[in-house]
Amino acid sequence: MRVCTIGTGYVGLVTGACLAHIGHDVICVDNNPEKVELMKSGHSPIYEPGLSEIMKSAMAANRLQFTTDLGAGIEHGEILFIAVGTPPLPNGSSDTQYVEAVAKGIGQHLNGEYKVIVNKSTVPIGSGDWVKMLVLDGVAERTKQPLLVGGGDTPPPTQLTPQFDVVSNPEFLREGSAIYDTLNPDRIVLGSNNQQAIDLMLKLYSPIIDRECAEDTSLPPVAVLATDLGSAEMIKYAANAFLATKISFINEIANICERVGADVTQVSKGIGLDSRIGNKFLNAGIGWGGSCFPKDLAALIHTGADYGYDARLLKAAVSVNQQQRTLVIQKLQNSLKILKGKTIGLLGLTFKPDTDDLRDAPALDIIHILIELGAKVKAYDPIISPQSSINPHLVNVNLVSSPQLLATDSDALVLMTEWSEFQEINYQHLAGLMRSPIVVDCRNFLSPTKLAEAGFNHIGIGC
Ligand SMILES: NC(=O)C1=CN([C@@H]2O[C@H](COP(=O)(O)OP(=O)(O)OC[C@H]3O[C@@H](n4cnc5c(N)ncnc54)[C@H](O)[C@@H]3O)[C@@H](O)[C@H]2O)C=CC1
Ligand SMILES: O=C(O)[C@H]1O[C@H](OP(=O)(O)OP(=O)(O)OC[C@H]2O[C@@H](n3ccc(=O)[nH]c3=O)[C@H](O)[C@@H]2O)[C@H](O)[C@@H](O)[C@@H]1O
Repeated sequence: MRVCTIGTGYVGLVTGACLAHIGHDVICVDNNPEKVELMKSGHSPIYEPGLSEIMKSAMAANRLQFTTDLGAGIEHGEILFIAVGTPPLPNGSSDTQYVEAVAKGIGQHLNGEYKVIVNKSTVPIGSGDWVKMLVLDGVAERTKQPLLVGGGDTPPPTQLTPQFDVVSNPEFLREGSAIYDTLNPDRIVLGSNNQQAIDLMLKLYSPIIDRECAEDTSLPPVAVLATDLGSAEMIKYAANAFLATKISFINEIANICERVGADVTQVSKGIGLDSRIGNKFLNAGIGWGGSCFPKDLAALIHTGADYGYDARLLKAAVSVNQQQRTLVIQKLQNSLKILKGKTIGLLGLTFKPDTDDLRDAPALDIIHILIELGAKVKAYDPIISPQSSINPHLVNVNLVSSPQLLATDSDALVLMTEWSEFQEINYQHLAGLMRSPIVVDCRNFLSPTKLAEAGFNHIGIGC
């Protein structure tokens, strides 16, 4: 099928590349010309394991192209994905200006062919109908003519009538495993009031639904939920809110564990064995970050307030998370007392491993607080190179190129991100380089026994 994805970030580029990988003919559109030039040369602008490889093979097969020309993308696609960002506004609501620009742009370029417009971006409930309205506004701006509204249920169109339907198809991929998640999803959610649009989406995803591209092809087909637009939009927010609340829950338990002398890693294991609870998203630590959980919870709380509802549980999940981020400062103060003049080395900066994404990474908050308290901050991250100090959050950070350089003359290390290579470090050597061999392990990632043997004072979370 002919597909156009608009926005080539973590979602749009991965979606476009994966759809090309399973045999579709894809054009990816982005309004950032540097990004587009980079992708045209076969390079991914983001670090996502496996992405460059599938981009290159799909490009070699002539199934994946990149352009800044929205009109060309819309002309090409029978299915048009909107995958632009929806960052938070200061009041917590979602900034939908990029979706708005794209929806109007689509309207300005629609031809007579029936198109399915897919909201892949995470958008406030009600956005499906809003996008439809904006597309029609775009058409009206172009034609300056009164419109007949097209669509699967409507009477046969005249040649100039825009023919389209809007589908909400929320994205559940995780950064760091985005390719795997896209090709092997737990479920596909399709929100629309039009069967023709749903059928086209089912055809688009059929190789994924039928597990043709899964490593284990004997698995049952992927679950598909076809539902109304608003419920599909709410499923996205509810899923992220549930996962974030689950993490805040275990962090709250961790904080009680510390006080009573229990070990939260054992408690997680013990409760996770109950199949009603499950063992995932029960790792206590520094709390959740990244480009989605914080903004999506804020947006859902804001939506509740818009409709006169005080989302107390969600607010509590956010509040536990905010407090969790500062725990590490208390732990450092307990060990080092005054932080002014001390050098703290951060192992990892990104909000999780296997990504280069720094958006709302807990490390950025910690850097800010440490610098306010007069400490010097050094950092080593496998994917963030020392040249990245142009990132405004990192201007006062001494980015180094190895864990050894990080440890040298540091008063304490703080493990912020659980990059697997951090388990391979020779900690005995590191201990010898430090002023005081202390490590605050914000992910309970390192073996306390191994670290103690290496001469470290290992401080975990909730144990
Ligand atoms: N990052 C993630 O893991 C996930 C993100 N989402 C949602 O997907 C959406 C996109 O997120 P990301 O991919 O992380 O965003 P991103 O910020 O990485 O990428 C957005 C892209 O859209 C482009 N863009 C902006 N305006 C444009 C326009 N008018 N025309 C063409 N391109 C335009 C930007 O240049 C950028 O390349 C958001 O709503 C997010 O909440 C959903 C699931 C996972
Ligand atoms: O909407 C989105 O953008 C995506 O948000 C999350 O994916 P992502 O943010 O990439 O990463 P996660 O693996 O969910 O981790 C989020 C945060 O929670 C933290 N986390 C995760 C799991 C855990 O047990 N403990 C914990 O602290 C991570 O360190 C990270 O900071 C969801 O898992 C995806 O399903 C969703 O599509």
